[in-house]
Amino acid sequence: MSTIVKICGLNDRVSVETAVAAGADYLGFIIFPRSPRALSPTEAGALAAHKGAARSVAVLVDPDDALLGEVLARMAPDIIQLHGDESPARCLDARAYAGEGVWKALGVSAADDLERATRWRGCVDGFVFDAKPPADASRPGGLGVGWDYSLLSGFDPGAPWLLAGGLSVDNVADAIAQSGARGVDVVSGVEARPGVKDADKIRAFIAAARKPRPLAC
Ligand SMILES: O=C(O)c1ccccc1NCC(=O)[C@H](O)[C@H](O)COP(=O)(O)O
Repeated sequence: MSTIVKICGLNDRVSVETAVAAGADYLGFIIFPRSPRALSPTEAGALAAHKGAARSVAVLVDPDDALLGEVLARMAPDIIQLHGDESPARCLDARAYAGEGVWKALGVSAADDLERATRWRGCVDGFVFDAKPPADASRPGGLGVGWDYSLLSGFDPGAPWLLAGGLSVDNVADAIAQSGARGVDVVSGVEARPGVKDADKIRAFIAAARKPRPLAC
């Protein structure tokens, strides 16, 4: 089965069209002012209109109801990805604002962090397991930091999940092999510099994530 790929932090039309043409399954749009890829709900909606067969993901950090309502009105995302400190109950609330569901992003640096994920079981439609950001980070994601992906091997959080954090064309195949991920999510690894996507890197990343791997004995 083909690896599911989310290209995230898209903020210009050429990059959206490149990701769609290369076969990305999900396109992520960051609606968080402190990100170098930040968009307004209106800007995200204008880009998401070019999603083709892909699905749009609004990435939000502890949004209030007013912002969720604005995102629904201006963008109508297929998926809402919550990347802050949202509780399971808050994730359930957010489902009313997404066409297909809500994903919870969780930072992982040790096995305990994965056990925490069971709190969200039944309240979300998917997970994004990402690097745990340092306490003084200006944003909770899109930092290009890798982690011990093998912590995920054999782990079942009770919903589909994506692997994220420090992925690039150079390590995505190994990261999939170590973690058993069926899907991957990338921001920094497909950029020329923070906030500027690189079309060649987008294409190469998707190809590398989907390159056939030999069967394990
Ligand atoms: O990318 C950002 O700037 C960002 C800001 C605030 C919340 C989330 C953000 N990114 C979300 C993602 O899903 C990224 O794909 C994930 O953190 C991995 O990023 P990277 O290590 O740079 O590939």
